[in-house]
Amino acid sequence: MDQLKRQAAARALEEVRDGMQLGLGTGSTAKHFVELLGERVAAGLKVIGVPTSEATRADAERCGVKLTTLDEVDHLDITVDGADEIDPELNLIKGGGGALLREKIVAAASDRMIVIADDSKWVPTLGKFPLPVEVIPFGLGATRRAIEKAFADCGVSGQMAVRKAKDGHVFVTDGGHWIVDAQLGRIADPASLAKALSAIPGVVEHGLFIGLASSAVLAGGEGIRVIERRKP
Ligand SMILES: O=C(CO)[C@H](O)[C@H](O)COP(=O)(O)O
Repeated sequence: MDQLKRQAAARALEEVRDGMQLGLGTGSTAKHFVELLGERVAAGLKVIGVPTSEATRADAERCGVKLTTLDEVDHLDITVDGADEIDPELNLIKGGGGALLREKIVAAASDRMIVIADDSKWVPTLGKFPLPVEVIPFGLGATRRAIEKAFADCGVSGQMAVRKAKDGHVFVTDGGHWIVDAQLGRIADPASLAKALSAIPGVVEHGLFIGLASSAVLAGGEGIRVIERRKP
């Protein structure tokens, strides 16, 4: 599996040109991309990156990739990031690693978002992977009730749980927020659900990435598939 992730990362790296400003994703697949990018930088490639998490910042620094912020550059050429699920419209569930907020800000500031994954992430319909919803701890009871109503309005339901870290304490995101993971099973209309969740005051962001990915690079036993998003 790890080999497939690295292959997908290597294929995405072929899109990177000298002088580009890059968004650097988070997770085990994105980490391969950062490492391979670091090798190209050591060989003379000139790029600058915006990391989507403190973990990726540390990886990029270790690999010698120069970093900047979205305050210092006015756009990014390409963001390369992983995903937890990818559907045929290239809608995504992201946030398994807890970095969905910065990932979405960075992807939205990019001309192109290339999603890299092993092909187990390819699904006919989103929802089997628990949907992460990043929330403000204050007023969580009210926010949870509003999320449940949004689910019901969009025809989905399922158990919700506040994410815990490995040490048993509540997982806190890089932005200081919490994550509620929702086991929905099947999300028939992810665009409507995304809109409904975005309208809830205590929700900072959610893991549905609608219309952001330009292409997906999927590595599987039979090779690499590159899928471009259909124009609306
Ligand atoms: O969204 C993410 C982090 O917030 C990751 O991209 C997603 O969880 C996939 O991770 P991995 O490449 O380790 O499977």
